[in-house]
Amino acid sequence: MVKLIVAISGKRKSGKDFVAKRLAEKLRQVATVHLAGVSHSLKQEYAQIHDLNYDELLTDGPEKEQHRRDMIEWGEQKRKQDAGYFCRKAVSADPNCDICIITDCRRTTDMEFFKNYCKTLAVRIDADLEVRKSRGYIFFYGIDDAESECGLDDYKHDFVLQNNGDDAFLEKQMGEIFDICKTLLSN
Ligand SMILES: Nc1ncnc2c1ncn2[C@@H]1O[C@H](COP(=O)(O)OP(=O)(O)O)[C@@H](O)[C@H]1O
Ligand SMILES: C[C@@](O)(CCOP(=O)(O)OP(=O)(O)O)CC(=O)O
Repeated sequence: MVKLIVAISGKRKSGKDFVAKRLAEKLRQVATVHLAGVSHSLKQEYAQIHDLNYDELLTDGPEKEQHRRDMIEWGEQKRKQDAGYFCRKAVSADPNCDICIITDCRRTTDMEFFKNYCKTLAVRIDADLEVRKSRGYIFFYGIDDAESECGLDDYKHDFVLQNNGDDAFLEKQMGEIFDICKTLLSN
């Protein structure tokens, strides 16, 4: 049974995947860690239905952006029937790990699901607009002003991490999260 979930949210190109991978490496010193995404099973099912390459949808390549709008819409339909559908699949992928890091929470229902499932640390990744732009971010109407990107803007996360490219500061903040996780695991 998963003992702790680290539920990460953040805007496009804030560095959610980058931070999640680094955090996983760090936490693997003290626990078994599984990296999962709410969008993984969504992309998998969507790819199957539309005969697309799932691995390609997982990358930062053009295919994800070409299909984003439609994937969001398809996902919304699924969530209307069952708000926890994709979250459940994400935590079930490796049910025996100590820590499950979820790389892409977007909606309050995602956070509610994880907080109800087990001990959860909600982490927000923040990066300045200019920094996100330098990483390839471009604003799209209907995506960047919609729930998929804004649903957790006002959510009270347990930890807010600044990811503007200062590596020493990033490591310091990772160290703080690492300590919090260790404490949560031992309680
Ligand atoms: N602290 C950082 N230092 C260097 N590169 C970073 C950092 N954070 C993010 N990046 C890079 O920025 C890009 C977007 O990061 P990513 O984690 O994919 O963002 P998101 O998952 O939030 O859309 C990737 O190419 C990633 O390697
Ligand atoms: C349809 C999505 O699940 C696609 C998410 O894909 P990623 O999590 O890879 O996206 P970014 O990190 O923002 O680039 C969004 C949703 O609203 O469910």
